[in-house]
Amino acid sequence: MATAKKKTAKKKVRAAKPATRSVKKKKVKKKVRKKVAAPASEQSLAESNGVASPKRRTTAKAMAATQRDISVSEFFAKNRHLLGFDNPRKALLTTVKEAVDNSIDACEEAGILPEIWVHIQQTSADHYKVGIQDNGPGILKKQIPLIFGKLLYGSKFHRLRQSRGQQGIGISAAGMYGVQTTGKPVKIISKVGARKSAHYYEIQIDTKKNEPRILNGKGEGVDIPPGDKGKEYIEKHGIEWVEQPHGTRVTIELEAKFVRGRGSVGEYLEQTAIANPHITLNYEDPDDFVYTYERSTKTLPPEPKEIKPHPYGVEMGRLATMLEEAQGSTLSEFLTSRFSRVSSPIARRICQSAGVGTRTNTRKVGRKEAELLFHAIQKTKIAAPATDCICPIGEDLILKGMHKVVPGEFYAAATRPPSVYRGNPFQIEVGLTYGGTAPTQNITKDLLLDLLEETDARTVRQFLVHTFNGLGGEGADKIIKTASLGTRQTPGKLKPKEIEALFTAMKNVNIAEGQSMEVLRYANRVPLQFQQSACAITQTILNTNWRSYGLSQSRGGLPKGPVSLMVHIASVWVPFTSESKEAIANYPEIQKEIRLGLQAVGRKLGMFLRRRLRVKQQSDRREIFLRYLKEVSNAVSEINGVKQPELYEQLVNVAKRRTADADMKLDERGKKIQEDPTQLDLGENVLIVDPTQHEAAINRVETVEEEPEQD
Ligand SMILES: Nc1ncnc2c1ncn2[C@@H]1O[C@H](COP(=O)(O)OP(=O)(O)OP(=O)(O)O)[C@@H](O)[C@H]1O
Repeated sequence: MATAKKKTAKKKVRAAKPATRSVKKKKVKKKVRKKVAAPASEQSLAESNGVASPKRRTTAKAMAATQRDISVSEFFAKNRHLLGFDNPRKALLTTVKEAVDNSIDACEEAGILPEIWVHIQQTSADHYKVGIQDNGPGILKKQIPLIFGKLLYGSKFHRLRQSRGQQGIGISAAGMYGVQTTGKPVKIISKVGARKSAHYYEIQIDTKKNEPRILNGKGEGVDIPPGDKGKEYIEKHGIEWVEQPHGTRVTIELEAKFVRGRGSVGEYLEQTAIANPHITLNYEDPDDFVYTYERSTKTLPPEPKEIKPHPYGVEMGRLATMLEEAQGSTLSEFLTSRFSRVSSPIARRICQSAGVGTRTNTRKVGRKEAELLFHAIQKTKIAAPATDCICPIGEDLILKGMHKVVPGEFYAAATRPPSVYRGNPFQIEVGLTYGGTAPTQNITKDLLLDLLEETDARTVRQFLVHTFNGLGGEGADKIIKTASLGTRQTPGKLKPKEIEALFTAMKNVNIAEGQSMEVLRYANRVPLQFQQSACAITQTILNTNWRSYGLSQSRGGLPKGPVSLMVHIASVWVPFTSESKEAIANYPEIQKEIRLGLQAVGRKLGMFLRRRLRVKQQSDRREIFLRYLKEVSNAVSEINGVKQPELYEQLVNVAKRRTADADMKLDERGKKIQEDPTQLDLGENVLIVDPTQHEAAINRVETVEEEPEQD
C-alpha cells in the first residue's frame, strides 16, 4: 500500500541520521531556548504589563484543512493588475487590445486581409460596452466557450512562431474582468462560412474551476441559420454583428473609464495602423466619432514559420521536462527531433561530451545525466537558429505607415538583420519622423472645447502634456505662460476668456524647441503604451547620443525637437517583463540591436539636418548680398563709369553662384534634384515630404450623421 511504503521510507530516513547530528541539534535548541527565555522577574513584569509570551495560534493540522489548490482564474482575478487591469482606464484599453490583437492574428494566420470594427458605448456612469469584430476565419462551435471562458487556453503558447498573442490568457481575462465588475456575460458570435450557421454564446467564467459557464440556449449556446432567417434572428435579439460571410465578434461590458490622448484606445488603434499597414480599422468611440484607418497595402505580411527551440536557449528544468515527455526515444532521436540545428553528428558530439550513449533511452536518463547533457550542450558548437522565421514590417512599409499617421517632413527607416537572444531569433526595426506642424497648432477651437470637456487631467499642464503627442512639459509651460494661466488650474473649469487665451497661445507659441521625442514602442506589431521607463527600448534611446545627429539632449533625457521614433521588436518569443506585456526585458543582445538601428536612422537625420542648415545659411547670406548689391553697383558705376545694370546683373550672378546651396531642392528620397557631385545620398529608406501638406496629429473626423427620423 502506498501509505505503508511512505511510513517505512520515513522511518528509514530517521534511522539513517547520525547520532551526533541529533545531539548537536539539541544543543543548539537549548542555546536558543536560553536566549529566548526571559528571567522570571522579567517575564512576570511583561505579563503584568499585559504583554504575554506568544501562544500557538494554530496547528499544522488546522492549517492543512485550509490548504488547497488555487485555480489559475482565482489567482488572476485577485491579481488582475498583472494582466493590465489595474484601473478602469487601463482595463478598457487592455480589453480592446486583447481582442484586436487576436483578430489580426487570426486573420493573418488564415491568410485573410484583416478588417476590424471596434465600437465602444457608454452604458452607465462608469460602465462601457466594447464590441470588437473581425472578418477572420471564425471559431469552431465547441472551441468558443473554452477560448472565452477558460484562462490559459490557446493555440500560441506551445509553439515558437511570431504572433501577437503568446500566453492564452488575454481575451478570457478581459471577459472575466467584465463579469467581475458588471456581472454581465461575455457575448460571442462567430461564423466560419457564408453558408454555415453562426454560433452565438453568452458566457461567464467560473473562477473556482477555471471553466466556462454557458448562459444562453439552455447551456448549449444558439445556432443562427445563414441567410435572411438568421438576419431576422440577429435583429430580433439585438445581437450586434456587422454582416460578413465569416468572422468573430466579442462583446464585453466592463467597468471602465474612457479617455483621449496618452494611453488611450484611440492612440493604440492609431499606432496599430502605423505598424500594420495591411489592416483596415473602423473605430466608433462613445461620443459617436467614427475613425477609419484604411489599409495602405493589400499584401499580407509573409506567413511566419514555426521553429523548434534552439538548444542554447533551453534551461536545465525545461530540458529535464522535455526528456520526461520524450517517452522512451533514444537520446540521439530526442536531440535531433526536439531541437533546431541539431543534426546526428552534433547529437553524437553532445552525448560524447556528456559521457552518455547516443542510444540511451530517455526514460533511463536521470537528473545527473540530464545535468551532464545540459552542460555538454553549452560546450558544443551549434549553429545559430534559423532566422527566416521572423517577419519584419520592412523599411518601405514603416515609411508608408509613419507618413500616414505622424506629421513630418523627413522620414527614415532601418530594418536590422535578425539576431538571437537566449536561443530565440528576433529582429529590430526603427522608424524616425522629423518636423511637421506641432499638434497644438493644428486644432480648431471646437476641438479644443471638446478635448477640455472630455479630459480627466486635473491641471491644464497635465491636459496639454497628455493630449498632445510630443509636446512635453517645457512646451506646455510655454503655452500656459503665454496664456497667463495658472499651472494648477482645472481644465474643465476654465472661463471662456481663459479658453480663448489658451487657444491663441497654442496657435502662436513655437513649441518645437521644447518638444521632446515621442517614442512609439512595438512588439510583434503591437503598440506598447505603458511602463515606458522600464522598457529596454526606452533605456537604449536614453543612452544614445542624439546630439551627434543634430538634436539637443540633456543628460539622461529624451532628445528635444519635433521628432517621433518607432522601435519594433519581432520575435518568436518576445521577452516581456510581465504577463501584461507592456515592456521588453533588458537582454544585452536586444539592446545592442536597438542601438545599431537607432544609429542607422540617426545618421540619416544628421545628414538631412546639416544639409537643411546649409540651405538656410546660404539663403540668409544671399539675402544680405542682394540687399547691398544695388548700392554697390551704383557707387562703382559712379566712380569708374561702368554701366550699372550690367554690373548689377554680373554681381547678382556671382552672389547666386556663391550661395548655390540655397536653391537646393531634394527629391523625396533626399537626393538633390539637379545633378551635383556633392549630392546628398541618403539611400533608399528615407522619405522627404512637404510638411504643409500633412494632416494634424490630432485630427477628429466628423460624427456619424444621425438618421433622419421617420414621420
Ligand atoms: N477573433 C478570433 N478569431 C479566431 N481565433 C481566436 C480569436 N480570438 C481568440 N482566438 C483563439 O483563442 C486563443 C486564446 O486567445 P487569448 O487572447 O486568450 O490568448 P492568446 O492570444 O493565445 O495569448 P495572449 O494571452 O498572449 O493574448 C488564441 O490562441 C486563438 O487561437
